[in-house]
Amino acid sequence: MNASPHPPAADALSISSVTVRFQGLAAISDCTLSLAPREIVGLVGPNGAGKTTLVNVLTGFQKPTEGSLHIEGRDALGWSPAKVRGAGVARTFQAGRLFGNLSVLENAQVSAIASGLGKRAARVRAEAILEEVGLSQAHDQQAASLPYTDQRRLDIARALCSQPKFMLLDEPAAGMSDSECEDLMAIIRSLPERYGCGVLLIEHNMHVVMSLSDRLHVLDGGRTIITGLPEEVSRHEAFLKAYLGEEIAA
Ligand SMILES: Nc1ncnc2c1ncn2[C@@H]1O[C@H](COP(=O)(O)OP(=O)(O)OP(=O)(O)O)[C@@H](O)[C@H]1O
Repeated sequence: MNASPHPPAADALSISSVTVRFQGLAAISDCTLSLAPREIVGLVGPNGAGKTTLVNVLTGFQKPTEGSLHIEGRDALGWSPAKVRGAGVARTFQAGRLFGNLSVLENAQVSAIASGLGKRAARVRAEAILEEVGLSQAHDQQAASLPYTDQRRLDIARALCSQPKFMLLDEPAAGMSDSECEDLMAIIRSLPERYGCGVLLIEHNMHVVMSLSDRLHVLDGGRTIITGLPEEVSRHEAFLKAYLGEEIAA
């Protein structure tokens, strides 16, 4: 196992020298990444680059073949997804995992209760967050009947209801129109200041990720090829090469 040259930051979510192999093939190779509170890090790369696998490692869904995972300085390698969630790491999913038969309010409330709030406090929190993401008019609507983009908002609201320290958003803008993207970007931009959490943003829409991210982490073929400020990374030859042939939203 590779040793980390630096001790893990006491306030960050971090992985160090992580490799994940599936049947001998490396989906992630020797990857090191850290997410501090109140920062937005964009995780980008072409299809199959290993972004979801990396998020699975950060959330306890995938145990790495090699490397380490730390949450606020605590060794979290081998923790269950539930334990990682309990430590303040929330995620949204590409496909969304709502309780389709429950109402919008119930979906948000369940998440707040699961994070340890009592029923009444959970309702107060759920109502406040639904208002902030623009879903207060839809409280009583069945989650499954919401338009797709509202389901994505509800997914974010649910993650927020668990009072996370770190939010991992998996392609939140997928399938959204330009104006829906702008609304979503305002929500994501507010997360560090409003909720004090760090955000890892996986996103194919380059306008969204370039506009929102403090830093970018670029993966290709499971390896980190560049990290840095968005304006630096976007000029980097390796970044342009990784995206050659990819559809990049202007
Ligand atoms: N459970 C698994 N078993 C075997 N191979 C897997 C598994 N999960 C992912 N892979 C492989 O690992 C590589 C990285 O996949 P991953 O889904 O992490 O990429 P990604 O960057 O999230 O892609 P996309 O942008 O298309 O979602 C791919 O080659 C994929 O086929």
